[in-house]
Amino acid sequence: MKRAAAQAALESVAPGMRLGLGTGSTAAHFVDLLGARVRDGLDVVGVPTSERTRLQAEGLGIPLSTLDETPELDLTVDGADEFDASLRLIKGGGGALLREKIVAAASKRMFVIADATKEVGTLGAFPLPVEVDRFGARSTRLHIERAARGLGLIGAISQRMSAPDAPYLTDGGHYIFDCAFGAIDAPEALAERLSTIPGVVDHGLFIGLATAIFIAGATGVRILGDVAGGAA
Ligand SMILES: O=C(CO)[C@H](O)[C@H](O)COP(=O)(O)O
Repeated sequence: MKRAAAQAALESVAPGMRLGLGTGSTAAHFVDLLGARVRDGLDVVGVPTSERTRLQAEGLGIPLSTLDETPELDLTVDGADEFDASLRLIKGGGGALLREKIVAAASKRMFVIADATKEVGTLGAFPLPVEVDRFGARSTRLHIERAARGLGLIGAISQRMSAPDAPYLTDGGHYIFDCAFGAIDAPEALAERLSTIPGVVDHGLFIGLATAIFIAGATGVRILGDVAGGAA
């Protein structure tokens, strides 16, 4: 199903496009399919959202760039951990949320590709990843707790680990706290509060970024949002 969603999104890719390349198992299908099109002569340039994706795309011979060289992109295609009917997302399960958000924000359009299990009525069943600077991380965590409590959100905040004694580090060298707040009734308010905390580098709430979501289910691929929206 992930591949079906990726295939459907690929149909909007045209020669000459500057593409943001997402991270995760669903995005990896898109990169893989794009690689095959590039092998057949499609001329595009990709900006990867993680070192993992960069290595994959490089291996497939997809021409790559950076946001410093190519600061404006036509389309980003990425996965998500959760999405709702308003095209709001939780991302960061794969640890790439900061670069994913920067790349999505640099793009005219953002397509999310997902299987139907990622669709929720209310965001928050998936613990919200929050990327924090290593300096003062315990203190930052207290601020996150307080900010969430102010919105009635109480839940376990756990530091993501790579191994029992090794904290997970993002490509940018930051920690991730996974915040199991449960249902987030006011994602905009939470996003705003988290963004004002010194030490929070970014959070996994993507609001107002996705323009279309390709949802693969047993009966085919359904599209939420507007595939052409923002293309001009
Ligand atoms: O946000 C992400 C990485 O930071 C991924 O897009 C998200 O975790 C979905 O991954 P998958 O397609 O493997 O389910």
